[in-house]
Amino acid sequence: MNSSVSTQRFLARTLAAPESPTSLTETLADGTRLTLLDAGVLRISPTQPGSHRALISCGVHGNETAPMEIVDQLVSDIFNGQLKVNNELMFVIGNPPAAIAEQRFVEENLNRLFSGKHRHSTAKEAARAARLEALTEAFFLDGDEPRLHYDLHTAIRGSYIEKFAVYPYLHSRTWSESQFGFLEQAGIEAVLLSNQPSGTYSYFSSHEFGADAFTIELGKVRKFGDNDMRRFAQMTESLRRVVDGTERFVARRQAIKIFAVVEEVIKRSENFKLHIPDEAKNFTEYDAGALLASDDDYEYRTQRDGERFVFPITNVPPGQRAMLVVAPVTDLTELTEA
Ligand SMILES: O=C(O)CCC(=O)N[C@@H](CCC(=O)O)C(=O)O
Ligand SMILES: [Zn+2]
Repeated sequence: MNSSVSTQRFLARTLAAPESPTSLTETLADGTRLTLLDAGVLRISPTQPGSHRALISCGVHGNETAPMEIVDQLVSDIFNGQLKVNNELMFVIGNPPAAIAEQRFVEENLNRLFSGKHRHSTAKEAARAARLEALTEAFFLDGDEPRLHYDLHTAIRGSYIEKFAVYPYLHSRTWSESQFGFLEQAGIEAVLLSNQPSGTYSYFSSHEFGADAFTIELGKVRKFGDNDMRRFAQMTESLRRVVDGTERFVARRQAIKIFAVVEEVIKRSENFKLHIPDEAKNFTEYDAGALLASDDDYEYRTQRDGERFVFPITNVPPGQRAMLVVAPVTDLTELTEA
């Protein structure tokens, strides 16, 4: 493929050459430099450093198309001069071969292979996870601006809360009120506070580089061309402000709901069962005592009224996440003092 980056849309170019490690550089009229570092990895550098260094990723799951269409439009607007770049950026389309196959993944869930977990896998996605880790490290270590990572996803099931974010486990760090504010004005209705490390891309950026990093769920999985992009206008506008440096990151107005992850349900064996209806939506609420999941020597019953499930999935290998259970948090100090 010898066309320059600007002569083909980022997404089309990536899907046309999903595994070709390419390195192309192009400079826009205002001096902004664009470098294609690998299939689906585009670094964009303004002539002057900005207020933040932002990684915006999508397509970590190949069937989650709306986030890829959002990123494709952002990159296209940058190329054609409709969106000025004032922050150091890297755009990532995570799993191009899976996007071409219109599957969540080809051999293994890419979003469980970060933070070195790829070393224990021989799947195609393992090499991609290692490559994305290396490119992400180079990106974040190449400057000292505050680091951001928004990893854009869509969810398999319908949801009583359509747009929500997963806040990776922070260990000893505290949650950012200004990031709650950013997510709130971007149309995100809830944040799930993770309670343990994970192999996700957002946890990797958060834990390894101290980035304000989130997995952001924007709606439901749909095929390319079936997304109503008006539903993503608020998030798209917020990302445009991250790109052009006009985002102000102010504290939330308390509209965004906060949930704590109280249980990460792990599939232990092929006898694992979810005791929820196939069509039940994310954030379905239960009273205490409800049986949600069972396995050989395990069962999860809700511990208190108001618990809800998120991301239920049975067709995962033993040892992987099969569901999150969350509980509403009214006062964050409840958690910090716990
Ligand atoms: O809808 C589902 O079941 C999964 C949607 C999805 O891909 N969610 C992410 C969440 C990652 C995180 O917990 O930060 C995933 O499962 O990888
Ligand atoms: Zn996903």
